Amino acid sequence: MTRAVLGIIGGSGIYDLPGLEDVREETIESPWGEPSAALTRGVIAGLPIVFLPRHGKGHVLSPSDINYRANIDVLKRAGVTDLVSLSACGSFREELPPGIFVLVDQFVDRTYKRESSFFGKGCVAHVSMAHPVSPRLHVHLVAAAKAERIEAVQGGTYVCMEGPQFSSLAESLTYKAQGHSVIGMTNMPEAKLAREAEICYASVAMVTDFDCWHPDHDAVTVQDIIRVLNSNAGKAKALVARLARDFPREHEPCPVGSDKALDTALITAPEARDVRLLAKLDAVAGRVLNS
Ligand SMILES: CSC[C@H]1O[C@H](OP(=O)(O)O)[C@H](O)[C@@H]1O
Ligand SMILES: Nc1ncnc2[nH]cnc12
Repeated sequence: MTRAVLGIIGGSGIYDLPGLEDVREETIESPWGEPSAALTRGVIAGLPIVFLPRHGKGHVLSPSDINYRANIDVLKRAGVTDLVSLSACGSFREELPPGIFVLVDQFVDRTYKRESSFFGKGCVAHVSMAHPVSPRLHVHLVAAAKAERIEAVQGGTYVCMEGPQFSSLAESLTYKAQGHSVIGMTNMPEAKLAREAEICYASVAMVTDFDCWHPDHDAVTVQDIIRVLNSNAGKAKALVARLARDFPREHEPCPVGSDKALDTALITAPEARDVRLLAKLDAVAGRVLNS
């Protein structure tokens, strides 16, 4: 039996998590470098919660500057079993207007300037990303949104662009024509790294704008986004509080194997593995490397 620990990564506009009891800050060192901030630990209705603002306090980190590996590593060290990302995003669909939450189930990774794996020279691993979102976490988010009367759509594809500039009209029209739902700049490689760390992951993509494809809406501006962000953030916090109250206290085995992703992933022969890399993998891959 594994005790469930719920991790929350706050995106743009979400730099704290009110409603936690027994709150304390915890700084955890990572061999992967500096995480975005100290972790905030607390409890909601007895469930341990760990919160991390991905852009740092005061939003000082751009999407390309976030150390996603350090963030996931410290969350793993903090015992997080299930991780929810709260993210602002643009929409490619008329029926997904600003204010709506999309409980995405797929990602397209268009990033190119980020470290996207814990593994590499001296310890190679290939995890499956066929189903990047943990279905149990998704189901709990659907139920929490329903209970809080938050308008949330089940399923959708999140395109992760490098940024920090927003898309050109040609890019926006291309992603729309490809049938994708929303666009943001942060869920990759976060989702990939969570999978490598055997943490169940789900993302709440909170629509702030129509990107730039929409004939009735001008180009995206941060000012416009912030106006929607603030009301989205209030709903997101209510969603998390409900999710936590109703969340199983024991970690539920993941139907798509997120929590056992490394069972079938390592390919480097044990005698050929690099001991320095193995030392850095102590938290992320300790379960399989030490067995
Ligand atoms: C402030 S709008 C652009 C910014 O917002 C999103 O961040 P997050 O996913 O952390 O909410 C988007 O990905 C960009 O980083
Ligand atoms: N239109 C957009 N493109 C990329 N990231 C976003 N975050 C919020 N809106 C966005």
